[in-house]
Amino acid sequence: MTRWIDVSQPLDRHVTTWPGDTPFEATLTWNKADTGSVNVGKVTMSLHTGTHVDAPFHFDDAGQKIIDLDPDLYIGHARVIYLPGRTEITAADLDGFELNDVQRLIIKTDGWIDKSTFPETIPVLTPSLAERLGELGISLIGLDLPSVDAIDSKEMAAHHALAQHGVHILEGLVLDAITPGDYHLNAVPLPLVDGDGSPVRALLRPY
Ligand SMILES: N[C@@H](CC(=O)c1ccccc1NC=O)C(=O)O
Ligand SMILES: [Zn+2]
Ligand SMILES: [Zn+2]
Repeated sequence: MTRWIDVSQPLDRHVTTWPGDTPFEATLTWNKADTGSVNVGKVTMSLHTGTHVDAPFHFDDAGQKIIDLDPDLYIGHARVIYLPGRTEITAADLDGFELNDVQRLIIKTDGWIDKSTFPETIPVLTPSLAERLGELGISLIGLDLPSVDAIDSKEMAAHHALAQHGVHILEGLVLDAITPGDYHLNAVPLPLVDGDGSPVRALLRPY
């Protein structure tokens, strides 16, 4: 019996995509009835679909690609904190939390509850938060949101500020069943050599 809690969005035709981006499609290239031997599937999808990590190359042509990222970023202790009802999440929102021994921080914002529709507005992370995370030595931020910037952002200020302070990004988590506290996280990306992002199976287990 697994103690892991799945905090990923299921990947099927219901998963939402960024406006205008490639829809998710999974089909069988061959099926067992025809081949007599095997079913063989294929998927078409944006790498920023559902629960996924961003590589710095997503917003910086000179940035690291998925294969360059240390898997340890996505495996190990993570703390979940709850910051609902915000339009922005700032450094001041972390006041009162003891985060000195935290390397991976997950923020449950409740800013995207109905995952069957893509949100029009979401809470955004401010550059001040990125700086604070860097000072705390946090190297991964995870969120229940499809982006750390506004949906209509072209500057991608939060993505850039996080990268500048050494903080990597995990987006699209499903945290409905998760209460704040300490967990083991496992959310390793695929070995995509040129990936600007990667879908992940994100799992949490009480620490
Ligand atoms: N920042 C979002 C994705 C994103 O910005 C995006 C994804 C697909 C197509 C366009 C996008 N942004 C365009 O300005 C993410 O990291 O998943
Ligand atoms: Zn992304
Ligand atoms: Zn992103």
